[in-house]
Amino acid sequence: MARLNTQASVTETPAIADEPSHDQPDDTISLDVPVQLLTPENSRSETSSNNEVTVPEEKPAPRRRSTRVTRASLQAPEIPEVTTSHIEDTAASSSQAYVDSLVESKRTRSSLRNSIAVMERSNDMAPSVGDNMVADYNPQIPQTPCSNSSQEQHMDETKPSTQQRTLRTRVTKVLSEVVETPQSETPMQNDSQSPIRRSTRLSFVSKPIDFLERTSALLGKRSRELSENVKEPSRRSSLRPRITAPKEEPAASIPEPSASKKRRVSESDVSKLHAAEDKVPSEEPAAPSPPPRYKPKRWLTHGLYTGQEPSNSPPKQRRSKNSSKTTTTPAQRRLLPMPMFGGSRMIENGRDYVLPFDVFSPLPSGQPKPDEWRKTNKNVFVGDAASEWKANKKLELSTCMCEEDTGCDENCQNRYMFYECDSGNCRLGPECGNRNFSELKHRTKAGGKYNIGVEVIKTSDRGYGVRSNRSFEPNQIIVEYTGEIITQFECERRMRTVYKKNECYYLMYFDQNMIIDATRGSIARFVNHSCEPNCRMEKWTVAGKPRMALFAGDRGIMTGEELSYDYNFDPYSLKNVQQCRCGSENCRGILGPRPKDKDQRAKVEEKAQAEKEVKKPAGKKRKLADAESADSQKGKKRKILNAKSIKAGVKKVIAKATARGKTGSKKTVKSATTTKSKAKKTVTLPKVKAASRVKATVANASQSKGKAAKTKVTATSSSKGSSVLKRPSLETKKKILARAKGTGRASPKKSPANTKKGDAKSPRKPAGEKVPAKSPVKPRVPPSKGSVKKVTKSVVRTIKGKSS
Ligand SMILES: C[S@@+](CC[C@H](N)C(=O)[O-])C[C@H]1O[C@@H](n2cnc3c(N)ncnc32)[C@H](O)[C@@H]1O
Repeated sequence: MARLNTQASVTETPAIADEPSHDQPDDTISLDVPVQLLTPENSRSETSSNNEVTVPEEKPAPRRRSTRVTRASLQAPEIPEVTTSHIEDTAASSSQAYVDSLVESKRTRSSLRNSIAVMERSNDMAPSVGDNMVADYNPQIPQTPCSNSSQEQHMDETKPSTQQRTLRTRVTKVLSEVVETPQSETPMQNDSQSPIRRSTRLSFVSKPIDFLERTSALLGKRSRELSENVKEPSRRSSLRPRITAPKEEPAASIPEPSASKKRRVSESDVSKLHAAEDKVPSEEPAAPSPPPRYKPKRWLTHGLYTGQEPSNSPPKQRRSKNSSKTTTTPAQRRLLPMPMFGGSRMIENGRDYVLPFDVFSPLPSGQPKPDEWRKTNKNVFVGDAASEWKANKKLELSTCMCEEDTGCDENCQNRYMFYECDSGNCRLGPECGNRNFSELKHRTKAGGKYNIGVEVIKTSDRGYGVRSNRSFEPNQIIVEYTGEIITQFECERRMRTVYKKNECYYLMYFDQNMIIDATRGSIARFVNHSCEPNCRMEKWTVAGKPRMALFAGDRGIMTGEELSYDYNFDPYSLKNVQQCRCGSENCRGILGPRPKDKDQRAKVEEKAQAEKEVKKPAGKKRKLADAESADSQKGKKRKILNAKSIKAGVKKVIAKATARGKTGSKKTVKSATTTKSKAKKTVTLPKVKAASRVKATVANASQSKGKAAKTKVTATSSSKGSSVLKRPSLETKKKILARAKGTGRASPKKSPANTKKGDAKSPRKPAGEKVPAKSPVKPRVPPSKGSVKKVTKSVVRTIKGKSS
């Protein structure tokens, strides 16, 4: 509904009186809002009225023009000079008459006829300003757009009558608005019972009121004085609010409104309307017109470069909580760097800029999925494993001593021991940088390709593999290796029965002589071997329980890279030697370590060559070759060590290891010949080996500096494709050991049998668990439980004895 903002007009009136009207066309335009929005219907009448406004007699009322009046039209040359005094005089005289008549009509509560009579009278009295409209008013002429347009055609001939009609149209329009507005807000508006009856008489009644208001607006101060004297409703700044005041309006007195049609208005209605107007205090200050409700313009605070602060560091996630780093370096961005920053990083660090995985996908989606893969993302104890686990569970405790300013960096004792920090063993909280599994948990929970970060792919010659869907920082945790935790006995049983025809095994040493069988397990089981891997497998103790996970190597992982780690595979038997197809420059040729013995190496190479020829006949695909190879091996079942032979071998080895450990010479013990199988088996006995290592370490720590240094050098030089995690410096190690000795803490109690062969950087790295038994051969069979227990115990005792 359009508003009649009389107040605005009044305010502007002096300007009009002082200056020619064409000087302020814009003001006039902007303040005059008496009409409805332009519709196809009313636009025509609007046009006609606009044209008519240019008539000289209309000059004093430029504010009635709609916003569509142009400056040019206002400056039309035919407009005669009309002095402001003339305007005022004429307007005053006519409005005076109107005021009088209206007052009279109000006093007497005159009827509709009175109103009409007043109009006629005023018309006679004030012929010059918009007054002809009343004199010439002919209610017989329908005010339709058509009639208006037809009037336009004869405008030149019938100027006075046209003016009148125009003004009359306006008055009618305004009056209809005036009358309809309050109705729409009265309680009666929803009264569907009362039929809508409209009458054109309403406009006749309201005309004087409206005209008076207009006159008041035109005359400004003078009009106000007049109206004050007579207490006219012409002071109203707006028609709407007063008329809509529902308090005086009996619900039944006002008929239902109609948007399109006029309604019948009774005399009483009109008089009530006037009464309502009168009740409004006449001295009420005109409310300032409300500011236009534009939406405040908002300027973007974020732009293309937001969050792209140049930085040389790769984007980090939770691991960046390392306080020593966070305090010194600026906050890391979370988004990929802009190409220019990526460029600088590439120049400085030699690392390529990589697009997000969903932009650049090196392999098309829809990779063939492995058929028989039952997935589980948690370790599940099967059979006797759980009870055995509990029975043998060692109390493994470690508390880090890290300070907030350093955070749990590479010198963190927990990290060194492969213990994950948590609220129980670390006081740093989120500043701690040693919570890999916790980070992984969050990522897994968040879900999505990026957070999970890995997917299965089909390789050309190694079966399935795993590739990254995102980049990983160096040493960042990638995926956990989970599966069924089974006992040694169960493992053998499965090998003999369920997996006897399998080519791939997903078995890996875990902890306490247990084995993870990832046949039902996580995606990590598909990670292939490489002699130059980009990842490594590590066992950590998390909340007192061992867990294994794949970590990014030193170089980090780029999007789309195939993940691999060194199986450090023990073929167990020559016939189980598998040819390696990792394709790296330093490929050893077989899965597993290169045999040191020359003869054995020659045999292995021969075997690998033979396998190559059998498995890759010209023109034949690997699958077929594999099948053939499998056929050729039918009947030649792998020999699985029985308990007796294992025991015998283990006894031998333990005896050797104990002897060597005492002398402090060799730390690794290998090779056990089984009685039943004539083939020479290479049995790695990690626990025995680890025992020697721990012993040696303790011995070294307690000895002179030079010796310790020597140990370190030896260890470093013997590391091969090993852990990338920076391990504590020699001094830190000594400190830790000294602390352990001094306080008798349980922290270094982690099973010494877990130390990994060749992983000199991390002397406590569990060797047995790190070497996957996943292969088409039997898993490495550790010594029988009793023997291992004995060994472990003796080792622990040795440590304690030394330290005390
Ligand atoms: C744990 S599975 C890895 C997933 C396996 N590719 C699959 O399709 O399920 C280990 C087996 O993958 C194959 N493999 C892994 N790495 C290999 C490599 N570098 N060269 C040849 N074969 C490999 C071997 O058959 C091995 O026994």
